[in-house]
Amino acid sequence: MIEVRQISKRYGDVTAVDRLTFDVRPGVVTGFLGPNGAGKTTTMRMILGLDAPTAGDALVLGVRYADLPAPMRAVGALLDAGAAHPRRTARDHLVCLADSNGIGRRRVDEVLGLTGLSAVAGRGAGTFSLGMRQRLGIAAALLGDPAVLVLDEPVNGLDPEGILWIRTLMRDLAAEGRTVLVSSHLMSEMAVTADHLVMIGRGRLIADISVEDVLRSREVLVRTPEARRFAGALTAMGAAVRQDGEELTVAGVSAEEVGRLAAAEGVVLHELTPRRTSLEDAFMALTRDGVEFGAAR
Ligand SMILES: Nc1ncnc2c1ncn2[C@@H]1O[C@H](COP(=O)(O)OP(=O)(O)OP(=O)(O)O)[C@@H](O)[C@H]1O
Repeated sequence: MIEVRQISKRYGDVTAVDRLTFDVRPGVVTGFLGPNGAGKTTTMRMILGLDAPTAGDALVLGVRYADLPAPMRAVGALLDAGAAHPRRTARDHLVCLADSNGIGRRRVDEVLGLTGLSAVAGRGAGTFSLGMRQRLGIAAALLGDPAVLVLDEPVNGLDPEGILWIRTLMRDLAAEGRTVLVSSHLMSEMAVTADHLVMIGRGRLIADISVEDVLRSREVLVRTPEARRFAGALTAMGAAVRQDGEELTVAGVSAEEVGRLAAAEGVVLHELTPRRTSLEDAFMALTRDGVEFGAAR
């Protein structure tokens, strides 16, 4: 469990984080979503005791990070994938971390296996690709078998196979009852990775909402030659349906539910398109502002 309470961080006249309050619960993947510069890294650094808040508090397992008796066993973090010394081997990097945190060396081999690095454990971290460095960063985060994981943009720069691997790993870790907070600036990525979303913009909370609620609030556009029959089936399922010829606009159920119903009813679909919600539109607008600001600079 992570509890963030009215936390703020100011750098001179820049307010990076502005009175944020949210909880991160165990057993689910929580996506921490915001455009570049929204304050995600700053918030995570405050949760991990690396930056002091200007105001407010962040608690991990009920206490401030600094008051955790064995921090590495409580929280694992991936903040900067380039953190390993380039000439040190992957195994030596993990052994140093394990030794200085009172963790047995057997666990080093376990995390190398978990992250698929066993075969390259004797290579210098400096020769690693970005994807291998991310895996090594995650191996270090898992070393203490922590109850809480904080991962800053772990899919950045990864190929599709690497992205799928991290997604599955995060889901498995959450299914084991751990608390998993993962940041991203991509709504599309978080919609498939996370169960819950904490969305911020310019340091402020925009939404604290389940992914299921976001997906359910999307209208779904359906085209089918059997529009009238399918509209009846959708209405019986509890959806609100508007019909215009072969086109149906469906509200109150997810695109997946519409697809499943079509399969069950044997209805041919020519199109099945979820539309962006007002929340997604608001997020896109924020991202666009950020891009324009960046370009102007
Ligand atoms: N050490 C610092 N000194 C001054 N300003 C900072 C510092 N760290 C962060 N900021 C500013 O705080 C704001 C939030 O930055 P932060 O890195 O937390 O955002 P982010 O959401 O993680 O973005 P990104 O996805 O680009 O990493 C930005 O305007 C940034 O320039």
